[in-house]
Amino acid sequence: MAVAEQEFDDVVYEVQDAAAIVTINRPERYNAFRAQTVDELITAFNLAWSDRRVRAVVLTGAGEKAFCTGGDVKQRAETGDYGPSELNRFRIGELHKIVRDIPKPVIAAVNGVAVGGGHVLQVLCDVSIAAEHARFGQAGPKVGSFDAGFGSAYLARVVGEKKAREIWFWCRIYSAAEALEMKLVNKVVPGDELMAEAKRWVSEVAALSPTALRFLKQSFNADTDHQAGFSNMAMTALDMFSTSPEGMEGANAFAEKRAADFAPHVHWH
Ligand SMILES: CC(C)(COP(=O)(O)OP(=O)(O)OC[C@H]1O[C@@H](n2cnc3c(N)ncnc32)[C@H](O)[C@@H]1OP(=O)(O)O)[C@@H](O)C(=O)NCCC(=O)NCCSC(=O)c1cc(O)c2ccccc2c1O
Repeated sequence: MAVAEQEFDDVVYEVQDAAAIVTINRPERYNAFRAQTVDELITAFNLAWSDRRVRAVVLTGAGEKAFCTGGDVKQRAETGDYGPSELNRFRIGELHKIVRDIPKPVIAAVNGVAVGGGHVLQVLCDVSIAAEHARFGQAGPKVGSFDAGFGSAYLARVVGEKKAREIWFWCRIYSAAEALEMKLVNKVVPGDELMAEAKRWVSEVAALSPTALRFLKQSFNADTDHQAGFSNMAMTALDMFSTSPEGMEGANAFAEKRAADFAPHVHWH
């Protein structure tokens, strides 16, 4: 069954041969996502799931600067949330789930900076191919946010506990070469070869048994599916934390291009 291709505002969805190419298209915000972007990404992944032509999905960002920089912090500073959405919900947890559950390989083609929730997306893809100039890291604690679901627990499965804690606690930015060394990505290629390389991976996988691949993906996932429970709790916590004075200080500081002052919020019990 061929599924109709669809027009979106924040996402470009195309089917080329066996590949569904899903491009986050907000280059002026370094491909940061707002609630509408997340809705559209979920619809795009559903289209790719149902389309028998599609044997693998390539997730990438528009332009050469950014893959995705996570939540749109300027939107958050303005309205305290990630803006309007189809169902009046910010469905990032559902996006994480469909990237994992779609029974076809998902390839991140990391064409630039992958930071914050954008980095979590590349981590959740089955494999990642990076441009030489791509950069990687988590940013939540800088801007009053965190992903205590797949973003932390699954990252630790990929790079190990020590490295995952370093990545989250220090919010450093890593080069593509460092990402390859810590097994955060599968391959690094020159920027102008990235999409051709990703498409090559799709055409190779398209020759294999789709049912075998489906079972294998579900088998890999089964080992970490319990992390979806943490993810649900983390998203509830984030709903509350991101609008707190501490959370908003992070978002406002980013929008105002100043260092955040979290000192008034040191209070543990
Ligand atoms: C990514 C950077 C390290 C790049 O730095 P660089 O110096 O190369 O570029 P600039 O900083 O000059 O950025 C260029 C241009 O893009 C704008 N921009 C960049 N990122 C964002 C963003 N995330 N939102 C909005 N706009 C962005 C930037 O302002 C510049 O615009 P100008 O008009 O000034 O030219 C660096 O940009 C950076 O650190 N970006 C912020 C990264 C970040 O904090 N991301 C959000 C983390 S929180 C998050 O992702 C998140 C995820 C979830 O799943 C959630 C779930 C539930 C609730 C909350 C969640 C959540 O907060």
